Amino acid sequence: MKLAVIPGDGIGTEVTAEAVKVLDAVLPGIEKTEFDFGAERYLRTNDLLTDADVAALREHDAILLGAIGDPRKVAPGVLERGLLLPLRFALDHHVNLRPSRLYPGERSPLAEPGEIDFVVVREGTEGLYTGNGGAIRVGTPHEVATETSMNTRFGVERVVRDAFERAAARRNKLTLVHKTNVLVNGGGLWQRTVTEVSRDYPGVEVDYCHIDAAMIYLVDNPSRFDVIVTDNLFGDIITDLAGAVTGGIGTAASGNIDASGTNPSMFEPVHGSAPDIAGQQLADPTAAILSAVLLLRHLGHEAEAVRVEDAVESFLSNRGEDEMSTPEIGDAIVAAL
Ligand SMILES: NC(=O)C1=CN([C@@H]2O[C@H](COP(=O)(O)OP(=O)(O)OC[C@H]3O[C@@H](n4cnc5c(N)ncnc54)[C@H](O)[C@@H]3O)[C@@H](O)[C@H]2O)C=CC1
Ligand SMILES: CC(C)CC(=O)C(=O)O
Ligand SMILES: [Mg+2]
Repeated sequence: MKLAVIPGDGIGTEVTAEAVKVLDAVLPGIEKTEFDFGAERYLRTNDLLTDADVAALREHDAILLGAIGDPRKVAPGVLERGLLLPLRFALDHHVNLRPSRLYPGERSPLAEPGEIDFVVVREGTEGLYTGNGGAIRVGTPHEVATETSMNTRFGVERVVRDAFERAAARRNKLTLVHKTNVLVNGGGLWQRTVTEVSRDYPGVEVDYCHIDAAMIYLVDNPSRFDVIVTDNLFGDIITDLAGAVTGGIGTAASGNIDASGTNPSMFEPVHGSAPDIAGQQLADPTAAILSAVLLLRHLGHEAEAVRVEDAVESFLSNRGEDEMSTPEIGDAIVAAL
């Protein structure tokens, strides 16, 4: 396997080291190339994401990423809009896959969490994140700022089909989350697409929630969800809350997938670079390690994926109350393999 590794910024470097440690333990011989994308390189060279970077990444089977963005060093938005999102767009990562599961032994802040096991299929290349919009008269009392959500039939349909496939392979329930009562243009396209594609999946029950109500259900009754399909912004927000109710953001994994298989897919924790705890080895690397599980599974290494997932589960069930450092958690998971 040829693996591109982008540790990135803040705790991205700390948690990625642990995910690599686990990958090396379970699948010896992985050929790794490290890419130094992020704040430091940007400050040194002014490079965000170059054509040569994208070409080099395309030479790999998959990408493991930590986190991009560091507001302590670079203004908010520069690296996110100039590097992280262009990476996802250039490699056509249209399926942003974010599973949420409350593993046995994990602590949820919910009093009665019940069984939580759902997958968010977030559209990854469109919506409000494409950079459509602008600002005029900036800094004056007459400033006007716009961001426009871009939704194409092509983009919506391919991710909706992917979500139906996943629902058909799971518990046969798909929930569209949107805000069709207000966002009538994009929402209308999403709703019609789900209704039309559902005809090809008669065994899948289709549900709909407005985004605001979905936040209630995620806390009150998360078991109602199996597969959630939604746009780029809503999916971003839902999955931080989903992480928080399933043992913490430090355990939430994700995959940015080009389902056509043309480009390498990229696996990363749901969380960001956490500047508040960076540099102290306090971050939980479980999300990065579970992202490596998604990577292994995506590349067909199912046995290795199961081994790591079992090791994580065993670690979570047996961990005590003591605080553990980032490498201590990585080592404990390697030991549990
Ligand atoms: N995919 C990516 O590369 C992402 C990048 N970001 C960027 O990261 C930077 C920081 O963003 P924030 O809004 O602070 O979100 P964040 O996810 O980095 O942190 C939010 C909170 O969660 C905690 N946290 C995050 N990961 C943790 C872990 N593994 N273990 C324990 N605690 C953890 C942090 O300490 C913080 O209190 C920003 O520049 C943002 O744009 C944010 C989200 C995703
Ligand atoms: C910084 C954002 C563009 C990324 C993010 O928060 C996410 O993908 O979850
Ligand atoms: Mg996010």
